Amino acid sequence: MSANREAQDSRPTTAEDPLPAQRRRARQALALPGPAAIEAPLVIETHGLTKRYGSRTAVDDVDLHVAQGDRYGFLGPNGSGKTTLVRMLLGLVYATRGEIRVLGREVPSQVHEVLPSIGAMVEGPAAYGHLSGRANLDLLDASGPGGRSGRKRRVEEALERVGLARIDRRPVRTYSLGMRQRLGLAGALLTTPDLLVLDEPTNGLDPHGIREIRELLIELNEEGTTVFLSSHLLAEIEALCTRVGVVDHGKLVLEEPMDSVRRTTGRIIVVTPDVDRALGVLGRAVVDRTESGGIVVAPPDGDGSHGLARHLIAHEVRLDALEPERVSLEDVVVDLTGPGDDRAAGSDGTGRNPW
Ligand SMILES: Nc1ncnc2c1ncn2[C@@H]1O[C@H](COP(=O)(O)OP(=O)(O)OP(=O)(O)O)[C@@H](O)[C@H]1O
Repeated sequence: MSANREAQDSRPTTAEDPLPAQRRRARQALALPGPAAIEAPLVIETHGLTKRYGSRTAVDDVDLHVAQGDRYGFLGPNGSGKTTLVRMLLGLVYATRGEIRVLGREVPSQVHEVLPSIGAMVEGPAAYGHLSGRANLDLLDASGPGGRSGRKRRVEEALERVGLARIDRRPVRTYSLGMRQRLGLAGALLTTPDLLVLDEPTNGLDPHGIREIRELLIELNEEGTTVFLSSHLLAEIEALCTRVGVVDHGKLVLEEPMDSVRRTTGRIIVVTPDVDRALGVLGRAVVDRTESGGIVVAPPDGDGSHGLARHLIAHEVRLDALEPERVSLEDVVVDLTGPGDDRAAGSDGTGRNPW
C-alpha cells in the first residue's frame, strides 16, 4: 500500500500538536441530542435541574433523558454532582430549580406513586450492622405481598441473583464492602423493578465481582429493567452501558448513545505476528501503534479492511485480526471535563487522572 494524503494528515502526534489526533477527532461531533433523537419513551427526564448548596452549584441546569430499555451510565469526576442528581431523582433531596419526571410521574410531588417500581441503591448500601443479611432483607420486604412464604422466596431469589445465596447468620457489620454492595443490590431487587437507580454499584468489588454485577445488570436489562447508574469508572460504563451522560462541575456536557461516542475513526488496526514485514509493506500508511502492539493504518479512500487484508496476505503477512479503530470513551471524557474535586484540592498529589 502506498503512502497517501490521509495517512500523512493523521501521522502520530508531534511535539507541536496541541491535541493528539485521536483527541481532536473525539472533540468533533460531540452533542447533546435532546429528546427528539430518542425513540423509546423516556423513563427519566429532567429540565433545567439545578441544586445549590449556599453559593455552591452542585447540579447546574441539567436536561437528562433516560429512555426505556437504556443501560444509562452517568459519569463524572469526584464532586461533579452525580450523587446529588441521583438523590433528586428519588425525591431524597429537593431541587433548587427545574423539573423531574420519573416513570411518567413528577418528582418529588408524585414520587410515592413510582417508588414501588424503582429499585435503588444510593451512597452505599444501608443496612443494620447487628442483623444478618437475610434479616435486613426481611425488614426491607416487610410490606411485600404473599406473607412469610412470599417474602422468604423473594429474599432467597434476590440473594441468589447477587451471588450471596450461601451467606450465613453473621451480622452485616462483619461483611466486606463488596458483600455490602451485593446486599444493597439484593435490596433493590426484592421487587422486579421497572427502573434500577444505582449510585456507584461496584464500589469495593474486586474485578471478579465487578464482572458478576455487570452480567447481572445486563441480564436484568434484557428482562426489561431500565438501568441508570452513576460511576466515576470509565471502563465500567464503557463495558456496560448503551447510553452515556457525562457531568462536569454540575453541568451535563455530553449525552449520547455509546455507539456514537465510540464511533470508528476510519483507521484500521492490524494485529499480526509479522510486525516488521507488515510495517515494511504498509510504509507511510502506518500512522500509529496501539499499546498492545497493533499497527494503526490509514487506508486510502475507499480502500477498506478488505483491500488492506488482500494487500497484506499477498505480501505473506499473517493476520490475527483486522479491526476498525474506535474513539475511546476515555479520550472523549477526559477532553470534555476538568479534574475532580479531589485533584483540584490537591489531595491526591500523584498527578493521576481523577477518573
Ligand atoms: N449536603 C451538602 N451540602 C453542601 N454541599 C454539598 C452537599 N452535598 C454535596 N455537596 C457538594 O456538591 C458537589 C457535588 O457533590 P456530589 O456528592 O453530588 O458529587 P459526586 O459526583 O457524587 O461526587 P463523588 O463521586 O465524589 O461521590 C460537591 O462539591 C459537594 O461538596
